[in-house]
Amino acid sequence: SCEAALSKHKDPTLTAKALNRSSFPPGFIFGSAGAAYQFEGGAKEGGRGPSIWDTFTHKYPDKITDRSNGDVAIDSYHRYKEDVSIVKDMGWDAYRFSISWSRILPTGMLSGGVNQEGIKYYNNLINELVANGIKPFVTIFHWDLPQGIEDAYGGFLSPKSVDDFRNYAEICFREFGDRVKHWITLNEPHTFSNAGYTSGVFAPGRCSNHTQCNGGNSGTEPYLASHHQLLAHAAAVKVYREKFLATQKGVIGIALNTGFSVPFSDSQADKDAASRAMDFSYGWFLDPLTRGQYPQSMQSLVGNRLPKFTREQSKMLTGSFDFIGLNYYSSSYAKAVPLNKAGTPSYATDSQADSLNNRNGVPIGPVAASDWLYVYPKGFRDLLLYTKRKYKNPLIYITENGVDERNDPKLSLEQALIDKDRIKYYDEHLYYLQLAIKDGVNVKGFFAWSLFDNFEWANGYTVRFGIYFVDYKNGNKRYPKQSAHWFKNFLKGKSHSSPELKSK
Ligand SMILES: OC[C@@H]1[C@@H](O)[C@H](O)[C@@H](O)c2nnnn21
Repeated sequence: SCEAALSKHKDPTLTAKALNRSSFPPGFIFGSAGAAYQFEGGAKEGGRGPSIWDTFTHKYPDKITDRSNGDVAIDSYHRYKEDVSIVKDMGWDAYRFSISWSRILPTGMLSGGVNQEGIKYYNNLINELVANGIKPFVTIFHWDLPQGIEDAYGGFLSPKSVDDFRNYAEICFREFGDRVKHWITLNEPHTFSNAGYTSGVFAPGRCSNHTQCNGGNSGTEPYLASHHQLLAHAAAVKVYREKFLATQKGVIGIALNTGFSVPFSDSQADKDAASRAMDFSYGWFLDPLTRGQYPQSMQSLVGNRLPKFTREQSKMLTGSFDFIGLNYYSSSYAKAVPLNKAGTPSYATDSQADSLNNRNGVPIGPVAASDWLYVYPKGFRDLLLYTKRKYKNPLIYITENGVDERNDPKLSLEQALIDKDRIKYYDEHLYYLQLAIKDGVNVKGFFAWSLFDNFEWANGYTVRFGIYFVDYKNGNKRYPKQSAHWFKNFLKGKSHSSPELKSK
């Protein structure tokens, strides 16, 4: 058995058994994921207004590795029927996608009018999914904030964003809620705040270093952006529960991301640093969602730069989810570092915990194409057990998990479809996921990121996360990689492992 084999090996991944759907509880949902700005294209079609990612990629092309953008992306705006047929053919139960806020409200605000062509596009996509027996999991906000909102009042830096997001979410519930029963308000508020306002490597590209960024303050703006995202999330959940739940009977949650922070050494200082690192990346959101307050470590280390919730807001936030979406890719070591009092305050250093990918020259795991993605499957189970213990075992959907390879133009199409490392990655992560479920973690679904290669934000098209290859040089034609065949067998309940895994 797996357990017996485990006892023999230090690293259980050496004995990761090839799994299949029957290794998971009955009714467990398997899906694949994407997002509007990364998939759709049609950036100026169908009445869509500009988002901050349209602005960011066109105004600062040097911030994107290959100076590319999502104007066309993989053209799902025109090819959604083909995409849905691929989802169906693979045997996924569900498909996670996001709605482009500026396709529904071109300026982001009700005052700018509702774009009926946008409503029509998403009705067509949702109807296509439902007609094929596939559950739509819909993300309302996946970073593509309408430029109109950014221009009007600085987007999520302002409390005005709360009302506009709630109004937008209410349109989504009213127009699509008869068929959409799984709602995700926000995708990764942590990444949006950190990459958008601490380092400035993502839209809207703000940070303290004004030679690299178009303004900003890495010590205050990340906290404001997260504060208003949390309030916007809670306002949307309140509207859903008050106006739509009784008739639509869906569930609503939020997708959070974090790695698991492994103490760099056995010292108490590094163990405490790992705990702070988890607070600053995960507790930043889960503490307000479960008890209406930011983590104590953040309150004491960030001080008056950390916004405060009113009593009313704390109440609205506490329990404002039916499930937690969790995006897991990678983990890192946490090492205690004393605060450099001379430095300008920044979210990046407030936790006094450095996040390191290797210890004494040994990486925590093999690195993928993205420089932040170190493969550490054990961290998946550790993070799930941490969540169970610390946050009272909430219902969880794994809303993203995946790995990338370089986009190597020298490869032939045939070579480009060979992705054994992705098969190994999924075999190992699904192995640890079913162990966590056996440990009693309340996980009900898993979404692979991503179904297709797509626009990977600041990396543009230079890395590929897809289970399906997209031939950017030939009309964005879709081709199944080896991992697509592996997953198809997995979903059909056949055990199928790539030869290397057996040879361990
Ligand atoms: O980087 C790969 C993917 C992105 O493409 C998704 O848009 C984002 O939700 C995410 N979070 N962590 N990893 N990812």
